[in-house]
Amino acid sequence: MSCLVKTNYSHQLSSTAMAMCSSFCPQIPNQLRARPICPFPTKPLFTLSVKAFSSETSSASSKDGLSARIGFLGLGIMGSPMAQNLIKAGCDVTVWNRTKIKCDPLISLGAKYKSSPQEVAASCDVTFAMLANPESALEVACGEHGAASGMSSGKGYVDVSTVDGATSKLIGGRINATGASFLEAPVSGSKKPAVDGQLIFLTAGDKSLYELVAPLLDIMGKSRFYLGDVGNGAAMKLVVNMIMGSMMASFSEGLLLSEKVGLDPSVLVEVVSQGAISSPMYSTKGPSMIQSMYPTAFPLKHQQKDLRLALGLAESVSQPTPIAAAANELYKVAKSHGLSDQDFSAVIEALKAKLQNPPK
Ligand SMILES: NC(=O)C1=CN([C@@H]2O[C@H](COP(=O)(O)OP(=O)(O)OC[C@H]3O[C@@H](n4cnc5c(N)ncnc54)[C@H](OP(=O)(O)O)[C@@H]3O)[C@@H](O)[C@H]2O)C=CC1
Ligand SMILES: O=CCCC(=O)O
Repeated sequence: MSCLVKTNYSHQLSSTAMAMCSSFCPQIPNQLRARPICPFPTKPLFTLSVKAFSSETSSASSKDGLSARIGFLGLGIMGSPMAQNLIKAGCDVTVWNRTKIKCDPLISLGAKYKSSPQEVAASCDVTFAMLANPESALEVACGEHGAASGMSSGKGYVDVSTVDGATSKLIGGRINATGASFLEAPVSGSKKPAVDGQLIFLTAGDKSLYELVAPLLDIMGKSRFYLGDVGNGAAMKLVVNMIMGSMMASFSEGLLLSEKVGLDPSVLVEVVSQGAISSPMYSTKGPSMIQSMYPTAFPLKHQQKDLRLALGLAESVSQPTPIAAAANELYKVAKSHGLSDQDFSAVIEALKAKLQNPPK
C-alpha cells in the first residue's frame, strides 16, 4: 500500500513555474507538484499508447497524464466539480451525463461533449466515471453504447463511483477484455472537498494506469492511496462509509436526547468538538441539523446504499457488524419518509418521525 499527500508547497511557486515543473521535471516528488497545472493549449501532445502505460515510462507519467485527452462520465454533486477542476487546470476534457443539461456549465468552461459513454471513451485516452451506484456504474461502463464499447488497447478507465468489489471486478474485467486498463478509485470527501480539490482517492487495479493518472488525481484530490488488487479500493471506501453512517446515526441520537433532557444541543456540538470524539462532520453538520435543515452534500440514499454494500462485505467474511446493521435500518426508515435526496444528516428525522401505526 502506498499513500501520497498533497502539500501546500505550490503556494510558493508561480503557476508558470509549477506548470514547468510538472511538464519538464518528472523527478520532482509528487508532494512538490501539489497543484499540477497544464496551462498550455489543450490539444493533445500525443495519443496515449500501450508504451505510455509501461513501467519504464512511469517516471514521465505526470507529463503523459496531464496531456491525455480526458473523458468524464457522470456530472452529479461530485462529478461536476471534479471535472470542473480538471478543466480549470487546463486539461482537455470531454463530458457526458445522462441528463444532458448538467453538461452545459462544463461546456461553457471549455469542455467538449459527446452523446454517449462509448463516444467519450473512443475519443479519449483516459475516461473517469462518477456514477450513483453499482447499477448505474455497470450500465454506463458495460451497457449498450457504454464506455467499454469505445475502449481499446492503450486507453484507461478510472471508476471513481462508490460500488462493491464484485461490481468493480465485473467492470474491470469488461474493460480489460477490450485491451484497455482499469483502475477503481472511489473517493473519501464530499461536495466541498470535491470543489476544493481536496478529495482522498482510494485506488486499486492497474498500477501503471495509477501512475499515469496520478497528476490528475492530484488536481482533484489532496491524497491518494494505492491498495493493490481491484476490490480493495471499493472495500476500503465501504468500511470508511460504514463507520461514517454509524457515527451520524449515533450523533443524531445524542442531539435529540440532549434536547429532550433539557440541554442545549448547540452546546453539545461545542462540547463534542473540543473532546476526543471531535469530528469535522459533527461541527459542520450539527448546527444545521439542530435547525432541521439538510442541504445536500452527500445524499442520504447513497449513504444507505453504502451501508447496504458494507453489510454485504461483512457478510462475505462472517464479520459481525451489529452497529452498522442498526444504522442501516435507520437510513431505510429515513428513505421511507421521502428523505432520499436530502443530506444523509437527515437521518435524524427517522428518530423524530411519529410511527404511522403506533402500537396500542
Ligand atoms: N456526494 C458525496 O458526498 C459523495 C458521493 N460519493 C459517491 O459518488 C457517486 C456519485 O455521488 P453524487 O455525485 O453525490 O451523486 P448524484 O446523485 O449527485 O449523481 C449521480 C450521477 O449518476 C448518474 N446516474 C444515476 N443513474 C444513472 C443511470 N441509470 N445511468 C446513467 N447515469 C446515471 C446521474 O445522472 P443524472 O444527472 O442524469 O441523474 C449523476 O450524474 C456515488 O457512488 C456516491 O456514493 C463519494 C463520495 C462523496
Ligand atoms: O461517500 C461519501 C463520503 C462523504 C465524506 O467523506 O464526507
